[in-house]
Amino acid sequence: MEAAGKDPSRRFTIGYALVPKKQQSFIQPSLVSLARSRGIDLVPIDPTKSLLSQGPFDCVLHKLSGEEWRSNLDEFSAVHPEIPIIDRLDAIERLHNRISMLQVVSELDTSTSASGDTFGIPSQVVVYDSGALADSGLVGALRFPIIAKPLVADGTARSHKMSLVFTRDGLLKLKPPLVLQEFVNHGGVIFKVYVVGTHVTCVKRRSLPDVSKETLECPAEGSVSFSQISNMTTKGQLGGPQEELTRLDEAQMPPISFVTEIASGLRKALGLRLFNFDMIRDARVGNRYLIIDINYFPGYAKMPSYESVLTDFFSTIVHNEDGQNGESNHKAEVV
Ligand SMILES: O=P(O)(O)O[C@@H]1[C@@H](OP(=O)(O)O)[C@H](OP(=O)(O)O)[C@H](O)[C@H](OP(=O)(O)O)[C@H]1OP(=O)(O)O
Ligand SMILES: Nc1ncnc2c1ncn2[C@@H]1O[C@H](COP(=O)(O)OP(=O)(O)O)[C@@H](O)[C@H]1O
Ligand SMILES: [Mg+2]
Ligand SMILES: [Mg+2]
Repeated sequence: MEAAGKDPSRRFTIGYALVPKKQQSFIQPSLVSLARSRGIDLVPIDPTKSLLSQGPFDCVLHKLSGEEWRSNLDEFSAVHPEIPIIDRLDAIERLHNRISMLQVVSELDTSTSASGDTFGIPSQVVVYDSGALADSGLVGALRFPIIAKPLVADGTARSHKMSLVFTRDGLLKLKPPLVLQEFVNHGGVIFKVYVVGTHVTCVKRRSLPDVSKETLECPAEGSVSFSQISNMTTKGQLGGPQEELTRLDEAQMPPISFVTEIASGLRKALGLRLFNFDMIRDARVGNRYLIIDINYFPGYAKMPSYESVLTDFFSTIVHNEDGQNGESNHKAEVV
């Protein structure tokens, strides 16, 4: 890249490599035109062709994986080490496994925050084969209800298919490899924290309703399956009296300083600039929060003011202003 931001007439090109569905949801005309008005052109990359034969780019933005794509990125970086790639494939791939994804939380300073809030992850075990599901030693360390998640989180529909399990028998029909995680009652509200470089936005979304003592003692079924609950607008089979009681607008947000501290710690520990994480508040311990999911390059178009947040971020990148000590540029918002 050239000398940072000295020539106001200088235009920049950001190439994006996204699957068609993601391209459609993220590359909205409103984003393209705002970026363009700030001197940044967003142009599609053909991932099947060499990056070196396309461009020139001032930055490469992507949400793709696989060995061919890795070689393409490596070849490009070898020739153009000065061009930022958002983000490093190795760092992204850490989020494709639900164990390594949450291991990063233990690398953070989890001491109590100034607000008195604490955070961590739910108790969990990884299961690689069906035999282990009947092993009371392994599973016995967890309390029911249990949420079973595919170990792989690669963005496929299958990787979002979860089961809420109430009984030991309910475990037996599950298909490993998976992560068994304690389901923690949290009042049916999840906090989604979107990170874009140093920008942090926290929003509330509907989540699974709490499981009552009565349901747990006498469940209608050993387990129930669901998928992408926070994107559901209508009630599914998991909706019950508890869900009726969940008033999203009344749910109290976590303190923004607390959320920002976690976001900043995760950004540095993961080496990622575009991600979100899902956080719940433990209904038993009011100021205890649990991180349950981290997603690379999530659905930013659903984030308030996504066009300006992303354009500001692109601008800092192409003007080389996102230095590792970019904390001075820190912005946060709770909506
Ligand atoms: O499609 P959207 O807008 O619902 O975004 C999905 C995210 O929803 P969110 O922004 O957290 O509400 C979604 O987040 P969740 O896993 O649902 O928490 C994922 O990030 C998903 O990507 P992938 O399927 O895991 O690769 C995201 O899907 P892609 O947009 O990457 O296909
Ligand atoms: N340990 C848990 N306790 C309570 N609810 C959970 C837990 N883990 C996940 N959930 C609920 O299940 C949903 C899906 O789980 P998540 O790990 O976020 O998977 P996905 O990657 O498909 O979004 C969450 O948004 C939340 O509503
Ligand atoms: Mg999630
Ligand atoms: Mg996820």
